[in-house]
Amino acid sequence: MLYGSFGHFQASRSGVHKGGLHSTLVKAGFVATRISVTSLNQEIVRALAREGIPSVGMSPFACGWSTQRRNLASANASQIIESLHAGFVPVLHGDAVLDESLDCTILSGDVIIRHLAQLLTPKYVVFLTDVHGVYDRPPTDPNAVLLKEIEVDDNGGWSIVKPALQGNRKGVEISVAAHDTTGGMETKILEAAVIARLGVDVYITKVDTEHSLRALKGDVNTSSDDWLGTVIRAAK
Ligand SMILES: Nc1ncnc2c1ncn2[C@@H]1O[C@H](COP(=O)(O)OP(=O)(O)OP(=O)(O)O)[C@@H](O)[C@H]1O
Ligand SMILES: C=C(C)CCOP(=O)(O)O
Repeated sequence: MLYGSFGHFQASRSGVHKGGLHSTLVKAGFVATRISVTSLNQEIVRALAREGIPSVGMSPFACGWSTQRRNLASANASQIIESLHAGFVPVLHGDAVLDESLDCTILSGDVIIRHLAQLLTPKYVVFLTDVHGVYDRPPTDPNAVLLKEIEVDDNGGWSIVKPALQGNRKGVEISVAAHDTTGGMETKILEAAVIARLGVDVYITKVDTEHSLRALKGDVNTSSDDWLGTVIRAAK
């Protein structure tokens, strides 16, 4: 899912992700956040319709989804599943939702896709973002190395399979933008690891590139060097 910064500025400015709906500022931020993300959702549905793809926009908040300390508490997917059976492509988005402890928070699209993967066990999952994949350090650093393959074990521990990194370069360092309310690339990797443990390969790659088209078709071969992206999969 790629929503860029849609919703994040509105949410972070008023602190919607931290809760506190009794405050007029948070309430207004909640509304502004939803206007932003639902507007983008409508644009995406319209763009897909122009290409002849019958998609339907679905908002987690409007579907009654809610959280408990930011973890999904109620997330009935029957409307999504029925829409798929009826031949529609459901398009969801990260949303401002009600939270049982905090009053309200921001539910990330990365958490939503993990929940749907747990329910539907797809062949693979693709995350499209604004960089080529997961790097060993923030890609703003010219020495950052793109990690092509990461394996996740049964305990959730993970190791970098490709490329082979030397000594003190074996970890991943992540930075998160100040306006980001859902944890940025860190959340993406954590949720991708949960999906990979289901036996579902996850591809993280850059939107609007040949690499994204190949990932969307499931045409990814990590042994060839011409695909740019990160594959996260379960250890064999
Ligand atoms: N180690 C890292 N590897 C890859 N990207 C990183 C790393 N550290 C920080 N980043 C930053 O993470 C950003 C992508 O994460 P982000 O959560 O913004 O993804 P998105 O899917 O594009 O946006 P959104 O989730 O808001 O729709 C990149 O712009 C990149 O600069
Ligand atoms: C409402 C917002 C800010 C959506 C956030 O969702 P994400 O960018 O997918 O983590």
